[in-house]
Amino acid sequence: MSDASVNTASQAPAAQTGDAGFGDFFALLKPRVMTLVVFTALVGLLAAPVAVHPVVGLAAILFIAVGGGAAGALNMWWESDIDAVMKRTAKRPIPAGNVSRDEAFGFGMTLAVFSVVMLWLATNALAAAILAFTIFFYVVIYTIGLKRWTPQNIVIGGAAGAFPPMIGWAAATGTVSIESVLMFALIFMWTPPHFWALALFMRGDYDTAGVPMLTVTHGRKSTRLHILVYTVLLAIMAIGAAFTGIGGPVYLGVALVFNALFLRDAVAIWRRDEDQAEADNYRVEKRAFRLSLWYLFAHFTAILAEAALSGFGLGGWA
Ligand code: HEM
Ligand SMILES: CC(C)=CCC/C(C)=C/CC/C(C)=C/COP(=O)(O)OP(=O)(O)O
Repeated sequence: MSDASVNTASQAPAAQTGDAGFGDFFALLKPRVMTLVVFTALVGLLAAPVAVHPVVGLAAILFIAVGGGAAGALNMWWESDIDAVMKRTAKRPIPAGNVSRDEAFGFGMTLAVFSVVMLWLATNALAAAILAFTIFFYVVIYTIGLKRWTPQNIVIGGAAGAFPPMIGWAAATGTVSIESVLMFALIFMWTPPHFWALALFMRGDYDTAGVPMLTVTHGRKSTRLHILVYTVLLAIMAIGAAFTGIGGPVYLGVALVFNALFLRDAVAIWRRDEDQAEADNYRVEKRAFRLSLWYLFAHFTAILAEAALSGFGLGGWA
């Protein structure tokens, strides 16, 4: 933990067992972030070259969503101290005093075990094992291990968010293949620019909490360069994927448009200094963050479209 990092949950008002409502537990699942996680898992499942029965497919997506939510709850259990001092997160259920840390831990662990066991029963052991590993990776490796120690937290920890399409694909096929590795790589390369764009206009928060994000340890100028480098690497990968099993003409069109837009923003971010950014209230950085969400959504929609064009699901529904 860095020196400045807060180290207890004592800032959070203590919640009494039984105080929490449904909305508080729902919020522990990080539902907004999980929408995109679940969508990428769905694309992995549908694009796989094996027909999946609709009931099995829906069950698989539900259990992946529950597993993702469990990971979110366990992340909030561990991070209630830093959540309490950051403006963006101070109203989360634990720092708000609506849910106790013990309740969040019990809730998260129960859902984690439930989701893995149910995914196993509904599909296969490989999909369940990758889901279990993903939850472990996000909670233990990223949240508990890397986040408070190294500015590479996002680069390495981002792998957690990249697994869902691989879980979907494994649920359908029982295998890991080059296509699911490519989907993993797309999210893995996308995560750093997605996050650093946000960190540029939220730096104060991470400073306060003592979290060693790149903006805090290396400064904003260096973060701007990192965004550009990762966006260039991402563009090469994302456009290159058009010529693989997950690509095709529709995907290529989408990839060209969205990578051009993302690169334009990355170059603009790199060329700006802090005075310029402050003068327009981080307009370009905020636009790049919003664009990052559309970027990933568009690429996975295009992968789905290519699968549909080749007879739905290279496998699709049974
Ligand atoms: C280590 C990796 C990642 C980090 C550190 C990160 C960080 C963040 C942060 C701090 C926000 C701000 C909003 C909030 O508090 O909800 C956010 C928003 C968001 N992220 Fe990420 N993210 C990561 C990976 C991902 C992945 C893999 C996905 C989906 C595939 C994703 C999807 C989203 C979405 C959809 C939002 C918008 C949520 C909203 O509308 O409030 N993120 N991300
Ligand atoms: C299926 C499954 C288990 C999916 C998990 C997907 C996953 C790990 C997504 C990570 C995205 C995410 C919420 C990052 C937030 O980082 P943060 O925790 O540092 O952000 P915060 O400051 O908002 O807490």
